Amino acid sequence: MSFSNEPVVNVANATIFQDHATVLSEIDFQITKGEFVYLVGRTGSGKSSLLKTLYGDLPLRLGDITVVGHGIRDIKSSEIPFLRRKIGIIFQAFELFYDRSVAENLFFVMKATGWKDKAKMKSRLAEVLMRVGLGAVSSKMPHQLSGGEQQRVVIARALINEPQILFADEPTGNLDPEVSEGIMKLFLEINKSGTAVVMATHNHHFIEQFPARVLKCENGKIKDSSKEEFELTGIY
Ligand SMILES: Nc1ncnc2c1ncn2[C@@H]1O[C@H](COP(=O)(O)OP(=O)(O)OP(=O)(O)O)[C@@H](O)[C@H]1O
Repeated sequence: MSFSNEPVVNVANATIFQDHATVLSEIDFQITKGEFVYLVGRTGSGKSSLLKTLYGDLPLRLGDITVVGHGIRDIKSSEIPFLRRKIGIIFQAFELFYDRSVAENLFFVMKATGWKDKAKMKSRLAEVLMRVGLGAVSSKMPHQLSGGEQQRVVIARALINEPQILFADEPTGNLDPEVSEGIMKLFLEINKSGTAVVMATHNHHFIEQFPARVLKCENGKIKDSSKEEFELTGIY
């Protein structure tokens, strides 16, 4: 049972590992419903490793993490699809199927997450594409779309099951500045409607232009702008 005031993410004294190496240790933070959080830090500081742990791609061996009501420590592989249905994941590399149309890419995820009714699938497809500002692209192949449009398709795909939180790992890393800003604004819009967002980014302009809470990976720990002040310069 989940209650509306429960945090969407709760991290308690967790250590993040890659193989046997400790990447981040003694980390504690919570993310509440509808929050927007930037995740920053130098290359190799642990942003992706933390995100992977949160969405169940990297095992949590020390400490406790709960994401949308699922305990991540020792999570069974059979439980991971249920976790993934309540979250959205967006990477820098778009990771679409390039031999399938936009519609087929989205239907693939719907089928994998239990959608069966064709009419409902079609109307959800139209809804999520509209949500990300894409019109008549459903029959197009991904390569017929610009990089920004492809990333919008990926965001639409992540929105299919109305996730409580989006984890985005440098979602604008492959895009030029103008297109990146459009994608950033789309994340803010989605966030305004109540979906929490955690976005790993090297783009400090976003943080200046659209200030929000910042978690900074540094020297194996996490600093939290909601608890302490720290310099944002020199981290990119
Ligand atoms: N698959 C892996 N196996 C072993 N070590 C890894 C693996 N992926 C990352 N690492 C190591 O874990 C540490 C943290 O890397 P991570 O990718 O989480 O950093 P990051 O902050 O996301 O970096 P970037 O900004 O470049 O994406 C680094 O020392 C990296 O070399």
